[in-house]
Amino acid sequence: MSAAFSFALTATDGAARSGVISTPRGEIRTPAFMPVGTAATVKAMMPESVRATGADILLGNTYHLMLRPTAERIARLGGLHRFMNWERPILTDSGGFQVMSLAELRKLTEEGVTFRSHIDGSRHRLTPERSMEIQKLLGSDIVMCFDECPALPADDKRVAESMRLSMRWAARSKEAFGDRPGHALFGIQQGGVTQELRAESAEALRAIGFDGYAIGGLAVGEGQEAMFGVLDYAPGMLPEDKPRYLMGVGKPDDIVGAVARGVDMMDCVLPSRSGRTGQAFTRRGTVNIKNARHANDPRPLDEDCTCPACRNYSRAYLHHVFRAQEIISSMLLTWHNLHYFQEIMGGMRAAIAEGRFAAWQAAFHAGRAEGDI
Ligand SMILES: CCCSCc1cc(N)cc2c(=O)[nH]c(N)nc12
Repeated sequence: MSAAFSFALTATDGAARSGVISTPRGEIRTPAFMPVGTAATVKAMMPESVRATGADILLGNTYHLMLRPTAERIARLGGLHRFMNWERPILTDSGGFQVMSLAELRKLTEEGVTFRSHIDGSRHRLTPERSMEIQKLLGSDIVMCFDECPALPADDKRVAESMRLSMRWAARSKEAFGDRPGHALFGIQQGGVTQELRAESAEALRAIGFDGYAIGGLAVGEGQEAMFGVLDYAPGMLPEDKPRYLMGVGKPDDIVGAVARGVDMMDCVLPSRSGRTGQAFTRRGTVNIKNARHANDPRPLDEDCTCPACRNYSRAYLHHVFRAQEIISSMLLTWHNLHYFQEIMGGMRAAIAEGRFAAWQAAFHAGRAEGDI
């Protein structure tokens, strides 16, 4: 365990990088995929199962936890790690993104955002200072700056104004975060799909100085081609010696393409959310287990997968329990998807370390069908 927060790059292969983030609560191997535990749980998973998939870190959400059970209650009970029985690193998002996508009656000003809870309609306010306070109460190891992510479609003027507001909020976040050894504060680059705005945002964040840098404002409907277009230059605008975190991404091929372009960390609800809807990701493509063609199939989801779902259950069984809306359906498909996502990350870490990432990437794409299998 390290008393401080630090990042060590251990290998590069083209733009792809592998490394280790050291924190007082353990190490994070990069490139890393971070499961999302929105309301203090990775849905349908016990924490020990999340760890068994290979996850070194998981995510929490300021927005959801401030509304229920409140950050103050979690702090009184010993903090989020104790509360959810996960003693390894936790990264928490800052809440602004979720307010704009979930809350009602939102009002955005220079100060912050006021909104009504999507749960009970109660009124709340989030500012950079309040977001830092909440994430400190939660005990988060990696804290995200309070930012604004403009919804698409948005014209350049709106994107520029939003990015500059986020940069002012980043400075306030840094001021409010203070000096917290062993804890990290990450800035969030904004700027849409406009290179000049991305460059302006990166320069503003560098001038403030952060322990890590996120690429925000993507995975908001722009599509993979536009996202990769931004990732062809955005990671390189950020400090080379700090972790680069791409927020909200993504499907397996999104993740591989992002790592190929220099991203170190990613998160997405996709593997867990899709698991609950019956969609399994495999090295040969996706399996929609609710499809009737699986009703009599004795094979596992993926013959080459070592997860509990693939070792012990047939597609026929998974089809049955999904159709019957049995709770085990969500458990098994979520476990499989998170296991597969971590297997992709482990494969990329090894390939980068051994200088064979291009071959690994080609093999990854060669075996995959476009549609459902
Ligand atoms: C627990 C969820 C973390 S990622 C949420 C997210 C997802 C996406 N796609 C973009 C952003 C962004 O621009 N800013 C912030 N704070 N969060 C974002």
